[in-house]
Amino acid sequence: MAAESVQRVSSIYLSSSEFPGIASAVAVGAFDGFHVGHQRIVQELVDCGHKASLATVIYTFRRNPKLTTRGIQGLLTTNSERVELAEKTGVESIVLEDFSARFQGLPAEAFVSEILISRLNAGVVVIGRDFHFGKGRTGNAEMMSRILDNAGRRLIIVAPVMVDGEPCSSSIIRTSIAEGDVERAARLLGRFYSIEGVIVTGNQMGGRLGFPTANVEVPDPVKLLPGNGVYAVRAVVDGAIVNGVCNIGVRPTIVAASRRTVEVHLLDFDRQVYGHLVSVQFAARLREEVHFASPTALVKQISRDVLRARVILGSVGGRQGMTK
Ligand SMILES: Cc1cc2nc3c(=O)[nH]c(=O)nc-3n(C[C@H](O)[C@H](O)[C@H](O)COP(=O)(O)O)c2cc1C
Ligand SMILES: Nc1ncnc2c1ncn2[C@@H]1O[C@H](COP(=O)(O)OP(=O)(O)O)[C@@H](O)[C@H]1O
Repeated sequence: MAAESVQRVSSIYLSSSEFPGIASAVAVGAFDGFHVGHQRIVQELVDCGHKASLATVIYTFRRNPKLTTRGIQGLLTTNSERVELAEKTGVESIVLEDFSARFQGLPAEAFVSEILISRLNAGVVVIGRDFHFGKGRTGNAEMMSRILDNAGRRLIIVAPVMVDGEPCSSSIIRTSIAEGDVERAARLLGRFYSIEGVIVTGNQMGGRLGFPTANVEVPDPVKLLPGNGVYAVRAVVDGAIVNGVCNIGVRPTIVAASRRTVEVHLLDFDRQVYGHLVSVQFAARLREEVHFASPTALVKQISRDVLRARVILGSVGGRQGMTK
């Protein structure tokens, strides 16, 4: 998205009932990941909102519906990440509706007439072709189009964006992340997958091994972590962008524990950063986490990981949109 279109979301509404009822153009969806397909929908929203002088609104849920109804293991984006990504598109408002039991019982027709037409005063609605909504997910694009038409409103249906020969979808990205395929995830997201957390103390072994690691505690329990393994990463710490290598796993060589940790060794860096916020962007998977026969063997392998990461991160350095 062009830098000149960047502006702040002026309003965040925690319920559609808070929306002031001005004439609007609304994009509806769960938008987990804010992937290239979502970005196309929101681009369409911004374009038609501007042309028709309508307030542009992203309508989504505070908690991804699939988390409640379909037992998925985690989400690609937290609420604040989705707001931050929405901000970059030039959209004016975002509604983060509570996906409450009452809301889940709302029939599809009522969702269109009560929420989109009455509360949001939508003159135009934008959705992806496969969007389903309402109680039991019985509502589809055709039904929404009919109801909006009857009320003198318009529906724009955006065709799926194809990546690697298949329609981009949040569930494919969630599977890729869980399997550690961060390169595929990046192609579908249009940016590196990232996590954010606070740097906490570990068991003080890293420094002694010659590779101090910033142990990252991710506060949101629903945020998906890439599968166990070693990754080339780009970190943002104290406003600086630093290359690094990251291990996610249980560190079988060092500790007999099953708790997963995320730790990053930052390249060419030697500052104390306990308690600081760090964002970690996953550029490439280097290998699986392994149980080494000795700490010396582990250290040798980490040295090789660092060399590979330098090559990989050197070559992605100029790729716009991949650095934040
Ligand atoms: C790039 C990298 C790769 C790693 N790979 C492994 C691994 O394959 N197996 C393993 O047991 N630990 C691995 N570790 C974790 C180290 O065991 C860990 O950094 C060390 O125990 C220090 O932990 P501390 O920060 O809690 O002191 C890796 C760490 C890094 C930074
Ligand atoms: N290159 C570096 N990469 C990561 N952390 C570093 C680096 N240099 C210094 N540090 C600091 O050292 C700490 C990690 O040291 P380490 O011995 O691994 O202890 P811990 O077990 O507490 O993580 C980090 O949290 C950070 O504050």
